[in-house]
Amino acid sequence: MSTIVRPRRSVLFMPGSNARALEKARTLPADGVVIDLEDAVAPDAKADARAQVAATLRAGGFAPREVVVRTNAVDTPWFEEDLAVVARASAEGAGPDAVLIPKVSDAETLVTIGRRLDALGAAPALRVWAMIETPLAVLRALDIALAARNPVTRLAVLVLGTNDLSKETGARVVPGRAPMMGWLSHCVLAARAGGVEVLDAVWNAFRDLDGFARECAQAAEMGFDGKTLIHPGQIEPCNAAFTPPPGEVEAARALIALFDRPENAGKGVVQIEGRMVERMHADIARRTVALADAIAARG
Ligand SMILES: CC(C)(COP(=O)(O)OP(=O)(O)OC[C@H]1O[C@@H](n2cnc3c(N)ncnc32)[C@H](O)[C@@H]1OP(=O)(O)O)[C@@H](O)C(=O)NCCC(=O)NCCSC(=O)C[C@H](O)C(=O)O
Ligand SMILES: [Mg+2]
Repeated sequence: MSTIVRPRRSVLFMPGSNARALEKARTLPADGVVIDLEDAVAPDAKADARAQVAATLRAGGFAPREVVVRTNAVDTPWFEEDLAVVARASAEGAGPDAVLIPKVSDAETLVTIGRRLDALGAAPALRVWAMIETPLAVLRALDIALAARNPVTRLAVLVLGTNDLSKETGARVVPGRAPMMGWLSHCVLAARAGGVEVLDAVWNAFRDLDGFARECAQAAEMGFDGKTLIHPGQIEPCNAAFTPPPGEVEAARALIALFDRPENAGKGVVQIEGRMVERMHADIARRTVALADAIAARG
C-alpha cells in the first residue's frame, strides 16, 4: 500500500456548463473537484461547456484542490476534442491535475489514451483517472488497475460509478448497497494490487445527509481513499469520515516511536498495553500519520 501524500477524501463533481458551480468550487473545502463534460452536460451544450472548461482551467484559482476534468466516453463524438482541450491546457501549464475517463472497460484503452496524451504534448505530470462503471470494467478491474505499471497509461486513480452500474446490470442502488458490495470490494482489492487509489461512487439523495454519512463510513471501512460527491453540502461529512481521528493518529505516532526505539530495532513484534503489534502495524501507522500530516498541511 502506498504512503498517501495527497488527500482525496472528498472529490466534488460539477457540470462544466455551470459557471456558478465552477466559481463556487474555488472556495469549497473539497480535496478535489471534477469538472464534468459527460453526464452532467446535455448533448447540445457540450461545445459551449468545453470552451468554458478551457477558460476555467486557464483562469485557475483552485489550489490546493486537485483539479480533474471528466471527458465524454471514448466512443462518443466529443471525446477527441475533450481530450485535446485537457492536453492543451496541460501543455500550457494550466493544469488540470488529471483527466477522468468514463466507461473504461479494458486496459488497452488506457494505453491508447496515454499515447494520445503524449502525442498531444500533455505535461508529464498529468494523470489519468478511470471510471469503473461497466460490467466489463468490474470483471476486468485487476487488469485495468495493473495498467498503472505501464507508465504510458499515467493511471493514478479508479472511480466507481454505481449509477451506470445500476443501469447496466439492473442491480439497485439501495442504502447499505448489498447488491453491489462484492463489486465494490473487488475494485478496492484490484486498486491495491495495481498500486492506485480508489474513490467511492456518488450518493444521489444529496439532502439526506444521515444516509450519506452512513455510506461514507461504510466506504472508509471498506478501504476507499475517499468518495465522489455531487453537492457542496456533502463535503464536510465526507471529510470527517475519511480523516483519521486524533486518537488514532496519536496511537499511530506512539507505535512508530516504539519500533524506532534502539531496544526494539531487531524485533518483529512488540506489545502495547497487552496487544500484539507487528511491523506491518507500523506500516499502517505511517500511512495514517502521512495522511493526517497531509490534511493538516492543507489547512
Ligand atoms: C444536484 C444539483 C443539480 C443541485 O443543484 P442546486 O439545485 O443548485 O442545489 P442547491 O440550490 O442546494 O445549491 C446550493 C449552492 O451550491 C452550489 N452548488 C450546487 N451543486 C454544486 C456543485 N456540484 N459544485 C459546486 N457548487 C454547487 C449552487 O450553485 C448553489 O450556490 P449559491 O448560488 O451560492 O447558492 C447540483 O448539485 C449539481 O449539479 N451537482 C453535480 C451534478 C453532476 O456533476 N453530476 C455528474 C457526476 S455524478 C455521475 O456522473 C455518477 C457516475 O458517473 C455514475 O455512473 O454513478
Ligand atoms: Mg457514470
